[in-house]
Amino acid sequence: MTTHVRVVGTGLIGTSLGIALSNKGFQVSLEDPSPTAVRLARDLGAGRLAVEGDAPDVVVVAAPPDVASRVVVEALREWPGAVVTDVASVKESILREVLASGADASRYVGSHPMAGRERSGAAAARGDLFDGRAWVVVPHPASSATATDQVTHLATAVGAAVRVMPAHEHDEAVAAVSHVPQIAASIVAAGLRELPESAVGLAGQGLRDVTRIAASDPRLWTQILAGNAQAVRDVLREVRDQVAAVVVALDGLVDDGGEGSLGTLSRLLEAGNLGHARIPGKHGAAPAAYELVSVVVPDEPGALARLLTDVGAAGINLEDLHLEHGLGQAVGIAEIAVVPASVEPLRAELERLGWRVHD
Ligand SMILES: NC(=O)C1=CN([C@@H]2O[C@H](COP(=O)(O)OP(=O)(O)OC[C@H]3O[C@@H](n4cnc5c(N)ncnc54)[C@H](O)[C@@H]3O)[C@@H](O)[C@H]2O)C=CC1
Ligand SMILES: O=C(O)C(=O)Cc1ccc(O)cc1
Repeated sequence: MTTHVRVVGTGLIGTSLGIALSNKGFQVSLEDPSPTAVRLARDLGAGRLAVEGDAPDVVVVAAPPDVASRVVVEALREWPGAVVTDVASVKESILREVLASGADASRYVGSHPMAGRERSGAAAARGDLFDGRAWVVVPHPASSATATDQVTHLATAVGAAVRVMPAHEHDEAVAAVSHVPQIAASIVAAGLRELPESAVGLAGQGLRDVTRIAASDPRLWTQILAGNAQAVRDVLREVRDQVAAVVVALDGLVDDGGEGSLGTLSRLLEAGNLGHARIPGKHGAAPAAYELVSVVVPDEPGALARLLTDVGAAGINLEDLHLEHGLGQAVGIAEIAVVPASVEPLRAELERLGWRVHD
């Protein structure tokens, strides 16, 4: 029998999920207080509009965090036979409110796809958003095994890798891997506001990498941070202590030659290398150890295509590609990621063909 999934809240996540589930043959019905949002989701292939008398097997609440528990409770009461989950970025406060409501919480299991974008709304939805990403499933002592299984089934169907953990453990983990990174990106980006154009114009890929998520929706993120205040505060205190230690080291260099300062800086940067190396690849794979070959690409039609053809003709597998291109510059730098064994053969072949290659 086809599983009927009701998506309540058809923004970025709800619409992406609707598209992904529809592609997998689920029956998806859509609901949102915004008539425009729900029609756009329908038009993007996320499912059909909800109708009176629908009896979903599973309800996914993809509404903003501050209304999620209320919408979950309403769904538990409206559909006494349905499993209900939500996808909000915080879990413990929502679970607490659902339990306190007196609704049948045995059919509620929280969840959180660790996939998203820095844009909101149905228009930004992608059917492949969850592919290869972690999806946390958050049962609680009173939830049924059936509810956990149903939610796991949905997440797996859209290509995600399920991790089961209790709400408090989830909230502590995402404080470190998602919520504090958002604050860090916002702080760095906020510092750019008053910079002269001549300085902002020098921005390279590093700044773009560090600040991409600073473009995220402030209303959503205010709710996320408020919903996980304690865990975020604890991680941020650690960050504050680290920043303070760096400032002391730099004070030392500025004021008195700074004995020990270089050691402090170097230890921080090495610790960063170690932490960075732990970030898993897609599908939870071990971090890929690729090396970069940087090639100067003239700003002329077809130059990048020619480079990619030359890489392919050299028989070398291109694992990733970044193009660095400052405004008004006559050349860009293509950073080609390859396995370490391919670095030297690629460099030699590209140089033979006349490309300028850098470390
Ligand atoms: N944006 C992201 O990258 C991620 C977001 N999440 C979580 O997913 C949930 C949705 O986030 P987005 O899709 O990014 O937000 P969004 O702003 O794109 O969409 C939210 C949708 O919920 C609707 N909505 C508002 N009040 C509602 C209510 N009372 N009942 C039903 N729907 C209501 C809005 O009209 C809107 O269409 C949030 O709880 C967020 O924490 C989870 C993972 C990633
Ligand atoms: O844009 C990105 O890279 C994200 O990591 C988005 C994101 C935002 C909120 C979440 O709860 C989970 C993921």
